[in-house]
Amino acid sequence: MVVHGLTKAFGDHTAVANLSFLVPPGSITGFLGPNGSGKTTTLGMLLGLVRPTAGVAYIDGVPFSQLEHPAQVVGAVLDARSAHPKHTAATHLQVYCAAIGVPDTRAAESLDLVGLTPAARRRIGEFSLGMRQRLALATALLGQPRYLVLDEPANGLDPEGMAWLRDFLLAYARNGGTVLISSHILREVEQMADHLVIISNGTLVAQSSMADLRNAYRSRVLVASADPARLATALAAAGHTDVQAQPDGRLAVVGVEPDRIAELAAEYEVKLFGTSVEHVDLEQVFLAMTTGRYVGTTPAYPQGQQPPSGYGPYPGGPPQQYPGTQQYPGAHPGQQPYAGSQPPTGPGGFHR
Ligand SMILES: Nc1ncnc2c1ncn2[C@@H]1O[C@H](COP(=O)(O)OP(=O)(O)OP(=O)(O)O)[C@@H](O)[C@H]1O
Repeated sequence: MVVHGLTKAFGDHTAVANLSFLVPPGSITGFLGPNGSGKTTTLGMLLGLVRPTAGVAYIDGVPFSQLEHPAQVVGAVLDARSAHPKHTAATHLQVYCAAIGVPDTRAAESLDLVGLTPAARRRIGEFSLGMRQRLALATALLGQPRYLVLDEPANGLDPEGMAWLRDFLLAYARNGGTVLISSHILREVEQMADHLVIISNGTLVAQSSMADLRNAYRSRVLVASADPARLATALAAAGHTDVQAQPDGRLAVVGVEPDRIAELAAEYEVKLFGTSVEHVDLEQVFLAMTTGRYVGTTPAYPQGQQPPSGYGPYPGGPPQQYPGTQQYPGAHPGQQPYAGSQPPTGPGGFHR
């Protein structure tokens, strides 16, 4: 699936502006943005339900309207509440089987796939929102599509339902399927997505593989020592060059366990005052990206892409520039957003 220059204006309000992104085949791509950022409108344009003001969207190389058997190419879950409340789950699916030209037997098979067989004869009006989400997914699966487009499918799912959906989509992608799943909560897709497209105010903020994002925002260890320069040398000699001097004199070290740092410090006779591990909360990163309040450099951008102005990875505000801040060779070009710092460890624990 490819979206290029997609734009949608409703009167004088531009809901989606010149949006371009790619959903890698075989991936589960999380389509993230705050409420009202234009996700549903974009998915509507991708699925031929909303006419773009400008731009194009392709599924399997062609616009949706040119797919010969659309239900056998792409299944969509857009509004789980749209099913008729008086219909039973089985009847609902049989109606759709007829509409898309697949055998009736697909209804029972799809119900089984989503674990709804016991509710086949129950009226949809009695279903919980979670059951409706499963039914909507069963409907999307009738044509055995290679692509799934899901708009906030986690709404109404309890944690067990979420875990089930995650496992289902992972298996679907493992079998060669491609998934585009929208959410306004990164945590909902974090454990299944291998690719992310993040929008805010209808424009692209970032697209990246999950691995690159995680790599760009790894946990780090802050080390207070008597001789930071010597400790940096010790680390570099051991091949650890992702080291940055902090304004307060500590070293920020990425990719090395505190115990190993302590070993190297001992070897080089550098006295340690304490270490603390800072973990990155990716949800914070996402919020920082989409609120646009933070300014800074971004390691999350794939090469060749420029971050939009106002974007930056500093949830705590723009990075402070201290005179004399020293950058060690091989260190990261910028700091990263760290949340949930653990208390310093070791004798004489170091405080900012
Ligand atoms: N048919 C419409 N007419 C006018 N404005 C619309 C229409 N559909 C969407 N919008 C507006 O476009 C913007 C984007 O809405 P959209 O539903 O695409 O966002 P979203 O990211 O899916 O949000 P949510 O998570 O709340 O569903 C919003 O400001 C919305 O009010």
